[in-house]
Amino acid sequence: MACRVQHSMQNSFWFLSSSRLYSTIQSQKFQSKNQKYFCKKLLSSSSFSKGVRYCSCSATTSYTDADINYSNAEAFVLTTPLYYVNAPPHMGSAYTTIAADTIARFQRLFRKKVIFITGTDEHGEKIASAAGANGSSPREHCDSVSQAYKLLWRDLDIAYDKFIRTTDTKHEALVKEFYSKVLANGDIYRADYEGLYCVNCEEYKDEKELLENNCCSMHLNPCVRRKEDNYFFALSKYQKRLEDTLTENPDFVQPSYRLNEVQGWIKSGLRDFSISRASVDWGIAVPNDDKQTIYVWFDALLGYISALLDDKEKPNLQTAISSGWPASLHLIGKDILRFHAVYWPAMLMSAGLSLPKMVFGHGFLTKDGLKMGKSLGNTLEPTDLVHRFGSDAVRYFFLKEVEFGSDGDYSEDRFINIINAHLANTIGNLLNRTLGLLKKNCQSTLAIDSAIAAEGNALKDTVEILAEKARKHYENLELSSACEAVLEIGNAGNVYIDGQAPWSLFKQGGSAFETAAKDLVIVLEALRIIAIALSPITPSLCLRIYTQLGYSEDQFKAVTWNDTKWGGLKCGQIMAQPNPVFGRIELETEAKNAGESAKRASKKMNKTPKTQKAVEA
Ligand SMILES: Nc1ncnc2c1ncn2[C@@H]1O[C@H](COP(=O)(O)OP(=O)(O)OP(=O)(O)O)[C@@H](O)[C@H]1O
Ligand SMILES: [Zn+2]
Repeated sequence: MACRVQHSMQNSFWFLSSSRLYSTIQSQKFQSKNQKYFCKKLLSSSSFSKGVRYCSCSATTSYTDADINYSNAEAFVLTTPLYYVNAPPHMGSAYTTIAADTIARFQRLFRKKVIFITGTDEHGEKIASAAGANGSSPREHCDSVSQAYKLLWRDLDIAYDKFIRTTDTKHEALVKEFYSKVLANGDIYRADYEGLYCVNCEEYKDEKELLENNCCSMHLNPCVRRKEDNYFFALSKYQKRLEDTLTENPDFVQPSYRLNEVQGWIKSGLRDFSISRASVDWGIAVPNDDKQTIYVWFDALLGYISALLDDKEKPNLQTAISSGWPASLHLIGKDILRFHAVYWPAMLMSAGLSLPKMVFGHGFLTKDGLKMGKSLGNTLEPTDLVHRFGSDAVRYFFLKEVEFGSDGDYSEDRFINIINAHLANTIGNLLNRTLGLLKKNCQSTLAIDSAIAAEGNALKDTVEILAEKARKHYENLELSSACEAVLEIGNAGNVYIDGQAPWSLFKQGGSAFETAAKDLVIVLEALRIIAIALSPITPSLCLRIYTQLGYSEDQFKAVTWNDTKWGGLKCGQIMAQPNPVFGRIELETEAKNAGESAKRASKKMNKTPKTQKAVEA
């Protein structure tokens, strides 16, 4: 993917209240047998096909070239939520998608077939009223907001494979077929219902869960009392099966502490829920009753399956299922855990379809302690951040600073400090000064193979251990720790070069000169490994590092995780001219640029949409 964003970015303010220590949870996570089973399950559905010996919880397991099976047999299918188009995307929507893209890129490094699904959820009352408020038709409104998501994903280097819109014809066909299957199974009936409804959640609420004045605890708006004659899904019939499923597969819900919450909901008794609306026109008509439309959640969840269909294929469940279902991983925010871990499995059981292998509910990006969201309007604008700091900075910051699973608050000061310290200094500057020395003393050419240069060298061992650590963290979805492990390689490289001081060895000449030339090769090899190991998180930056090391873009695209092994750089390889790969964010320049960039960003959002192909490139 070509680099589109400038890296001499400037500054901003956010900050993260680091919450629970995810690493503690993760170490507990791997103590139980069941959880080992889970790792086996996830890995066998992902990068490896040989089962538990690759499980990243067996800390002593290391793997060799021959162990890796670059199998294409089973796809790794992962999904983000289909974002509700009541308003344009914000940093919260971007957060899930960046994490999913990172996981997809990591899986692709094992030459696994990956199907990364994202998209937009476009039906329902809230969409109809958002369109009305804009003076546009629901269709026009959906087209425009859905396009804003695609543009943002392009800006953030999100390489999705499928983008599903719930207004796509193929989706509608599948929802109707699914509804008919559930009906045929005797799980849909008609009844009157009266309850308190939160339009922002698009959900009837249990009065016990509400705040004063019947306010929704997440959206803080009063719920409205509604009475309707609806079709209901017999969720209560699935209580026992759901309980058993979670007992048998405790890792179905991740992180593990979210499982208790889900089990609590189920234990408190599952109530049937209404799956149609008589008062909403903007939706898929209920088969055989066009006076009602299908409830937006019953419709949207099916998007994970309809996305698997190619546009040219006849839209039916069987074809879609055979194209990659069940999903390996649903990545969602904890706000929609109930829909994914209770409603969705029960719906799939009713239709006789397999359950996804895992649902991971991450935490919230918050503002003043409240979930950042479209309905509350307390959002951070990701396009603005990307224009000011570049996609790599945005991707790295949120994945590094928010433990995946926990909540995190944002500060622009923290953003600037982290990005300058980690990407500009530890990694960017290490590369730049090493290449500068190589140019001055060795005509930018490597004097020795990196494998020979590092014989008996402790840095080589450190780098290999850290790269392996990063791999395990990626597999466990510990994305912040994966960043940390790669950053440690950079730190070790800096300590090494400072300790060896090749600049003075070069001046001494003779064997000292040779040692210095060797040291540069060693440090550049460490940087090559960084460029691969960090590529799922900062793909554009890593491409720039790789090309500075004398490789082509095609060579970068062809790397696999296996290339993180020491020894890639060979004698005679010519490095590119040193050119900073990541400029420091300077506060004064940034202050000037911030306003300009915000204008540019808002203009861009209003531009005529590019073709689908361009957006997906
Ligand atoms: N503050 C946030 N932090 C982390 N993820 C978020 C945040 N807000 C939204 N998301 C992501 O978007 C999903 C919800 O999508 P949705 O389109 O409903 O956005 P929303 O902004 O939460 O909407 P609303 O504010 O109307 O509830 C979450 O499950 C999560 O994946
Ligand atoms: Zn609500």
